[in-house]
Amino acid sequence: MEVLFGRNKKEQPEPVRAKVTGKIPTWLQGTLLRNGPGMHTVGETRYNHWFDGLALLHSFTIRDGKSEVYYRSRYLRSDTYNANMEANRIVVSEFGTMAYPDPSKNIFSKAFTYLSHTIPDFTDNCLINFMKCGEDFYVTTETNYIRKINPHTLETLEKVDYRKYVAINLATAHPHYDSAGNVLNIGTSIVDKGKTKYVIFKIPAAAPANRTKRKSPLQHTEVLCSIPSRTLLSPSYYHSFGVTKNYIVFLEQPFKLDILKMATAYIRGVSWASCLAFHREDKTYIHIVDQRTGKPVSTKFYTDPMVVFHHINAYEEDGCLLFDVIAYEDSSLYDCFYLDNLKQGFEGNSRIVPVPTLKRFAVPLCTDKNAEVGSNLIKLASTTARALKEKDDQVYCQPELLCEGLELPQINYAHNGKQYRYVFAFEVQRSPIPNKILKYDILTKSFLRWGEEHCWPSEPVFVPTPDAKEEDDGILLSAIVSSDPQKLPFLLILDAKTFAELARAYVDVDMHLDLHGLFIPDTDWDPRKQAPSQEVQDRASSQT
Ligand SMILES: CC1=C(/C=C/C(C)=C/C=C/C(C)=C/C=O)C(C)(C)CCC1
Ligand SMILES: [Fe+2]
Repeated sequence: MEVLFGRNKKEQPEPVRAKVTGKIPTWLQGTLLRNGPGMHTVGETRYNHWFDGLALLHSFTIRDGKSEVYYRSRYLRSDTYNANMEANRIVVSEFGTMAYPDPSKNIFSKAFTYLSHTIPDFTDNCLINFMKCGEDFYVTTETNYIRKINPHTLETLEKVDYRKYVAINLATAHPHYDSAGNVLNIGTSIVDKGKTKYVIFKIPAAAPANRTKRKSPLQHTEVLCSIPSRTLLSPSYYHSFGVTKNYIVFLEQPFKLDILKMATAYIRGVSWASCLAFHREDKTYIHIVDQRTGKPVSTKFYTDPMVVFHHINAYEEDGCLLFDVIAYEDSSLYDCFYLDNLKQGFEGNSRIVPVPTLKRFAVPLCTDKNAEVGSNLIKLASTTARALKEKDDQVYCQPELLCEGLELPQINYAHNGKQYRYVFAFEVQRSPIPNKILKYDILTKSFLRWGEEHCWPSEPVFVPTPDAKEEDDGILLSAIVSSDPQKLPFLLILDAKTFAELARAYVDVDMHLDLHGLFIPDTDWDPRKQAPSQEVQDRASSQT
């Protein structure tokens, strides 16, 4: 456990060349970026939860079709990281750890510090994912902050506060992209002008050119739709959402943030995580937003209480919208990731890990006002999911259960929002950390698996072949960490169609287990097109 989770990892900012075995396809050229927690203690202090760890970015660069692979890793120099390092202890609160800037000397200054933190400034420890925004790359977490990075060197660039561009306090770490490369995301605006709402926003792929200053696309962020939260002081927590060509799917689930608890968390000495609660007596509301009009579909769709972290995909078929998610019966997944619980799991006293279930939901896009109460509005042959008409324009959605035991789903993103067949993911067995990569074929309900003893794979990322004809024409990339000290970590390259192993790139480094990643093909990244940092832009504009 210590090797995999607890121990702080050493960064490797200078590229190291990997030892490649097997044959890397010559077309595969680019960089796999991955993000996740790498440091869990600072000085004498330690974080409580695995999601609290300081962001450690790492990358595998596959070069020139010559089977050359270079690895590097670098801690994100977030304001959080810098403040912690300067104090030599944890001074910024994270998901599962409340921290205090100053272990105050006297009661009055302590009270003052508490009061000034009633509305907290959240962390910029962006440890979850990456976002491509025009020519720029950012790392993401779930607060109002993102950090620009140099995807080539992994250096930290400016801190961006979403609130400068759109009124949100939280945003997902899982943005979507449309075919033009515009970013779509959703955030929560908490008690702003007396209202709490979910805000769907769009960042254009490119900002209109300006002669004096190259503006960031973020400055052109537009709000597509705002959905009022059902309650002012307890908005839902969500980790991702779904999109189709014309619609957005947002689940207002009964896993909620208690804003009053959050406002007093600092004074009570409890973490943000303790302000989240699952309400098993509530429903899950399904919001469908028409991207063309920016308006939610008026029918009130709902389903049983559940907790979803990852949406897999969504698509339209014959007047219906179908969406696939990984659902849990409650919110206990996040509890498994307390470092003490992870430790116990590895020592064999594992609490039962909740079972993730792949569920397919179907909602009718136009509901027949004359349909009888109790009738099923889904007439598709492709699914057993049902949408049952109830009184008062309400529709109860009953999902089709596709399979169980997978998490961190990935698809061929060219099929995002469209009909699709394959899910690439982790296999989740009894331990919180799964040990196989799998491919699930939704059509035949069959699996392909890759696993090896002591090998802990990361989320598999799909890269299509340049001339791909079929959905699974491509390769999968996964960073593999070994719990056997004799075995080096490596980048695994699998044929996504057959799961045949194509190559490994071993690196003699201290690699961490991570969360999410992004592959940047060389054709997508031109260092000369990188936007200058805000500082350089500001200098340039002050000279004009
Ligand atoms: C700091 C902070 C938060 C952080 C949440 C995080 C960091 C969640 C990570 C989730 C992951 C990694 C899920 C994987 O499936 C909240 C709760 C939004 C509330 C406000 C402050
Ligand atoms: Fe995620």
